[in-house]
Amino acid sequence: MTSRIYVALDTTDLAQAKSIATRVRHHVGGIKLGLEFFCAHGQHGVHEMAQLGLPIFLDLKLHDIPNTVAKAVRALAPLEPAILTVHASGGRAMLEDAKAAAPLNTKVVAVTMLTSLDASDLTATGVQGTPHDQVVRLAALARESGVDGIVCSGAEVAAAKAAWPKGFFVVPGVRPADGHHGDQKRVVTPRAAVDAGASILVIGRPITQAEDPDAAARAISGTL
Ligand SMILES: O=C(O)c1cc(=O)[nH]c(=O)n1[C@@H]1O[C@H](COP(=O)(O)O)[C@@H](O)[C@H]1O
Repeated sequence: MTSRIYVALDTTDLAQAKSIATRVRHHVGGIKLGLEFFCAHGQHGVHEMAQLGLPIFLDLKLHDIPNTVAKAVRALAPLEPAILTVHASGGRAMLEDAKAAAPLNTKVVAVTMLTSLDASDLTATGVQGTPHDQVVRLAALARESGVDGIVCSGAEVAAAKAAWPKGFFVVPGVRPADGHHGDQKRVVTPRAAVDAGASILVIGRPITQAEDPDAAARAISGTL
């Protein structure tokens, strides 16, 4: 079975991104390129990485008025990413228009509440309720708007999936039991995320910052 792990290559160094992807390729199902990589290397960099033959998850977390997001998605269409992110809080029209503008084979997934935030951060942004409430609310909005799934933490994925059995659930903020959390606040282990219903896991630093990224990816795969 294809690995559920997408390795997050958060670097501005193209050679390093290629080197890590090449080393871990047999233990991951795809590679995730995000803002750091894309701001440095743009579409050219994505093309270069696509040559490795792994599915590409383009994580740009688009969030703007519907017209702007739809046009940005259309501008990205030649890259034909397997997965593309937008922010759920952009609202229903933005989500509908992003999905309509995306290539047929691209899964558009809506980021609900960043895994770097906790309950007090949510309150500070003026949102009522718990992280769980917020994720379930935004998951319903995403489902109604016709996108393919959501991004949430492993703590909410079971509830979100219960309400949307056919949804595609991306879980970042994943750490091995003894892993360093860094800036992530809503964290679960890879195994717990899969058991709770994650379709794929996004894992960056536990693999990319390891002394031996290949061994780290293999060890995490072994727990799934
Ligand atoms: O959309 C994402 O991928 C994402 C959403 C989220 O809520 N939290 C989150 O950490 N991410 C991304 O997942 C990756 C996590 O990286 P590590 O914390 O190094 O494993 C980063 O590339 C983040 O941009």
